[in-house]
Amino acid sequence: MKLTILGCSGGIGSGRHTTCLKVDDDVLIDAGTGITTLDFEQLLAIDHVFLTHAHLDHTLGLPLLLDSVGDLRATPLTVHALPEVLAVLSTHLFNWHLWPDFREIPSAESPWLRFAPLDFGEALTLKGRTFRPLPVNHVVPACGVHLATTAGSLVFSGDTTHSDAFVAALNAIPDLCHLIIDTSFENALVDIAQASKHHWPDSLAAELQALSVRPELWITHLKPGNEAAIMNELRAAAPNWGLEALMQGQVIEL
Ligand SMILES: Nc1ncnc2c1ncn2[C@@H]1O[C@@H]2COP(=O)(O)O[C@H]2[C@H]1O
Repeated sequence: MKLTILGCSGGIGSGRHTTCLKVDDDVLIDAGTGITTLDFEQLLAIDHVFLTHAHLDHTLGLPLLLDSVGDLRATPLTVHALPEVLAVLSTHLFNWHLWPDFREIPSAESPWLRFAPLDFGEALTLKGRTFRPLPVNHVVPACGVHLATTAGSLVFSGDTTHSDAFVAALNAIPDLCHLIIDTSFENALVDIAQASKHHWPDSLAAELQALSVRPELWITHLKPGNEAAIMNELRAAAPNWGLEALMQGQVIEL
């Protein structure tokens, strides 16, 4: 399994892209502005999109992707997400007002887009890669993703702040090789981190103390301009972890 980081920033500007991770050639986890780094052939190869939550910085590429390649696809693009997330997309995005409902285009019988609810406790296996939603703690319904392969596991937290349930889920994955986890704000911005339910360095450091597994640790969703300060505070708060900032363009192989 090859995970390519198309975007992993908490914002945009000076080449930064928001969250979009590509699994091999055919699956995306989230569809933020990182999707715009793909060429047309690569866009056409995407058959599945797994969404962690409905926030725009994780979904705005989806309607554009469908409009760009929908007519060339032989099968519908399938969006996998929590039922609550799909309900938000139905009501607020693919509603004929903000964007056409591609679940009915060109016809409801043969559409370009299909929604596939995936709830907690369920798993989806696509060509030997298993995707499982994990509980997290964000301002809107959201999940992390456990990506399991025969070579080991990777977890992507999506957007989250402290969650006992997430820690328990991580500790139950003995073959966890990589953990990609949110730390969006520096410690001085604890108020906005709490209001928007993201980690800040001190909260992540506390969370790490409860981990009984020892994955490689990658920090994602750093807010633009604050990346170095957040990483410096994290390294000071969690000196026993060799944590690194996840980088756009990076490839993680399992
Ligand atoms: N009170 C708030 N609640 C949620 N998000 C907020 C708030 N104030 C500012 N924000 C910003 O809005 C952003 C929405 O997307 P993010 O969760 O990536 O990060 C959030 C914050 O940067």
